Parts: sequence; C-alpha cells; structure tokens
Amino acid sequence: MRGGAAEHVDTVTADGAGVVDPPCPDSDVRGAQMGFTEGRTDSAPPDTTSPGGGVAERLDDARLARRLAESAGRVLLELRREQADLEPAALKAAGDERSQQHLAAELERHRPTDAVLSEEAADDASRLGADRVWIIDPLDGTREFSEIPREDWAVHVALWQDGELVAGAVSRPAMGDTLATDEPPTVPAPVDGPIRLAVSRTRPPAFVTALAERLGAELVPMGSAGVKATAVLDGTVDAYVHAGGQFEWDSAAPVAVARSAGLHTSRIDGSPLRYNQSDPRLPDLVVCRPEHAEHLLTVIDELTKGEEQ
Ligand SMILES: Nc1ncnc2c1ncn2[C@@H]1O[C@H](COP(=O)(O)O)[C@@H](OP(=O)(O)O)[C@H]1O
Ligand SMILES: [Mg+2]
Repeated sequence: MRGGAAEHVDTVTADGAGVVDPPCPDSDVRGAQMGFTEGRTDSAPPDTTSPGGGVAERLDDARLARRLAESAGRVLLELRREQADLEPAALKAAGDERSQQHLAAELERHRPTDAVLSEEAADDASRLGADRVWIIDPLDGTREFSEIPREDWAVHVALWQDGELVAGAVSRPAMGDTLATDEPPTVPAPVDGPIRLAVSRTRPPAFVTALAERLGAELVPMGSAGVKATAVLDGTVDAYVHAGGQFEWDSAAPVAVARSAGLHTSRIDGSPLRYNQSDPRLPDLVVCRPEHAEHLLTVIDELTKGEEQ
C-alpha cells in the first residue's frame, strides 16, 4: 500500500469490489517530470459520492488510472474463476465485454466530461476535438486470457491530454501487480548476455525475428502488448519491438508507464508515438532500456533499408 498525506478518499468500482483509496502520496516527483501533476484544475466536475454514501474526494488522474486498471483486473479474474468452463471464444468475448462495461461505467462516473477511445467501443469522433481522452484496452492479450491459467494478459488505462500521454496504468491481474505512472517503476540493473527481445508468442512478426538474428538477440515469447512492454520494466527482457499492426490502445498505457520510468519509446523509425489520431492504427513501436536505444534503432534502420532494396 502506498503512503503519503491523507487527503484523498475515493471509490472506484460499481461492481461491489469497491476500493477505498489509501492516503494520496505527495505530488509524484517523477510523474511531475513527465508533465502531469497531482489533481486537476480544469473544468471536469469532482467525483461525488461513494457507493457507501460517503463523500469521495477527487482522485488524481494517475491514481485513477491505476485504480481503474486494478478494478477491471478483479472483474476479469472473477469472470475467469466463475466461467472457467466456457469455450475460449466465449471467455474472450465475455472478458472483453465485462471489462469494457466496468471501465466505461467508472470513467462515466469519475470523469464524465472526458472522451474515451476503447478497443471495445465504437470510435466516437468527438474525441478528436477533446482536450482529454482516456485510451483503454479493457483486455489486452485476449487469447492468453482464455487459456487458463496463463498469466500474460493485461488491462490498459491511459490518459491523453493536450497532445501527450499524461497518465497510465497496466494491470497484470493474474501476476498480481500493476505498473503505473503514479509510482513509476524502478528498472532493475542490466544483466550480462545477449539482448532479450519480447515477442508475440502467437504471431511473431518476421521483422522481429530478422532483427533478433542481426542483433544476436534472444527472443522471449509472451502474449499481450502490455505484458511485453512491462517485461522491459521488470527486467525480464531488454526491449519490446513490434511491427506490422497494432492500435493506439495496445500501446498507450504501456508507453506512458515506460516513459515515466525512463525507458525509450518510439516508432521503429525513431519518430515519436502519437496518440488520439484520427486513425487509431499505430502499427509499430520500440520500448527499450535507454542504453540499447541507439544501437537498436540503427540496426532496425539497416534492416528496414535492406528490405526496401
Ligand atoms: N498485426 C497486428 N495487427 C493488429 N493488432 C495486432 C497485431 N499484432 C498484435 N496485435 C495486437 O497487439 C496485442 C498483443 O498481441 P500479441 O500478444 O500477439 O503480441 C493484441 O491485443 P488484444 O489482445 O487486445 O487484441 C493484438 O490484437
Ligand atoms: Mg490489445
């Protein structure tokens, strides 16, 4: 449990799995470095009351992102427990739907004036004129979620504001943790040996396989973009490189958390990842330890140019 000045009390869930927020930390230093601050001063109305009837003060965006990702994770774990006999396709569909319903309801309750871009909801073009857009993937690694007891699936909750990702959380419910910008993770010290690249276990892009060969890298297969990106944060791998297709919701929250911890994040050509674009496709990315960025991007560049010839 996180500590700090006891100012905020909040409740996050509408499904009985209510959360009384622990004391709110002092303004998060590294969070402030990435451009977000404790609380908000703009026009959104405050949270009102908790299901228990108590007055709930407003939770800052980063902590709300964490709480939403965690509570959706509990919804998904419960579903998996209760519906373990479902066919994988039905479990996937139920997981997407339940988590989407939960997150949509909670965002409506806590941030009713903000726009939302979700993998599991129709894309409302009004988000393009909005100052604040929550970019969510209610269940990333849907396939792995349906393969009980696999743990490599995640819930992504990010907030984009005025052109930047300003908060994010990646919950890994079956692993029992959440990595979020309210408390940027500390990346472990580097380890000796070949560079380790996280790659999709079910559809490894040929590009990444070729990259691994050039780098003399070890491929570490796993499901979920969020799990792969956070595997860089927890030291399981050194980099996550993807190409060939993805959407903003697959990477927004992982990238927000990775940036808050000081990792390199970019497109594979080194250009910035941009969110809340009219076309939400965002087909490639690099998330890596900063000490590997230059070499990785150089080798990717050589590989890309070689493919073009
Ligand atoms: N070529 C591609 N086109 C579109 N989305 C892709 C993709 N490759 C991976 N993804 C998305 O990235 C996430 C991680 O995939 P993987 O585990 O194979 O790396 C998945 O999200 P969802 O599970 O939310 O659909 C998947 O849909
Ligand atoms: Mg996804």
